[in-house]
Amino acid sequence: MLGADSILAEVGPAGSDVTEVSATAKSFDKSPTPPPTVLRRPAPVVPQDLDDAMIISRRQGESEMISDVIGGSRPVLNSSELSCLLNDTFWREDNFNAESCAESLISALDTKGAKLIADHVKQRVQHYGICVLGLSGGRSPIPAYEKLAEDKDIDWKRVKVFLVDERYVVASEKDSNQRAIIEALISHIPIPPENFIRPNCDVPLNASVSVYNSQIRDLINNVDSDAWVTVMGIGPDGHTASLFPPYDEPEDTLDVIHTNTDVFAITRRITLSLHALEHSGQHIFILTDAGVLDTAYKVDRSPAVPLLDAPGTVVICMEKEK
Ligand SMILES: O=C(O)[C@H](O)[C@@H](O)[C@H](O)[C@H](O)COP(=O)(O)O
Repeated sequence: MLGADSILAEVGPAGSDVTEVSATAKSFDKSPTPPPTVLRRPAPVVPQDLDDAMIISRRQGESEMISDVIGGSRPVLNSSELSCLLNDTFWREDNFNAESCAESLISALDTKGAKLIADHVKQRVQHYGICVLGLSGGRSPIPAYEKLAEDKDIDWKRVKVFLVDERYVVASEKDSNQRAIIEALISHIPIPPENFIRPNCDVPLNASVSVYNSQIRDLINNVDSDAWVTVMGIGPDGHTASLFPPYDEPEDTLDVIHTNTDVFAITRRITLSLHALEHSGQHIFILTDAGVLDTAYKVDRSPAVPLLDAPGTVVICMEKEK
């Protein structure tokens, strides 16, 4: 059994925030472009409030309790992530509370995600007077958006928020990405309505794609890449945004396109194309299922890979460094 000291040595100082995950953030001075960043797996998550409970135990009973708790609150977590958690999760054998332990771990990830987004947005606003912030849907980033809404230091008048992709359902449906993002973030922040740019799914699909394409084109034409920050996710099949592998982008593709999937419930999607996503100078991936990283690199032509490999990309998820 490892002692608390050796565990701390392995994971960093007590009280540290979730360990910074990967790539170097792009600098804002105009120094030469840094070399392509090698994606590194994030180091273990060590929630601050568990620092005093770092006695390790790996009894099967506790594993199942954590699995139940995490599985209940965040169903995307899989067994690979769970085993990472168990390897890096510490508790007092006589006073173990699986629920608060799991919640702290998850909360640390969400806080880290929110802080990263907030820091990048503030930097852009400060340096460029504007930030274009792309937000993905899906489940993983939503709690980070909720925490982002609590940050009172962001000048939202200077931020243009757009949707990376949308499921083609009316905005009142539970599967709507814009509904989730409005509920988690937009309805809680002082952002002018015209600064929230998203597809209108109440009109025919082609019309929706066409209008959204013009809006995104307008942003691309008018706002420098360096002022863009885009939050991404990766699906269990290695897709990102609503670009599904194997993905080849035709050269003449527009900035916003319509895609189809037969893997997921909502089949019709509206999404930024890869080249439009590549316009963003900064990508932040928020993943609760670390296994999707492996999937993205293994599947044939995952559109996530060029963005993961882009200079400055940051990935946060609960996975130990290998
Ligand atoms: O509309 C969507 O579903 C997304 O924008 C999509 O690209 C998402 O980011 C991934 O599927 C990951 O989803 P989870 O966060 O739910 O794992």
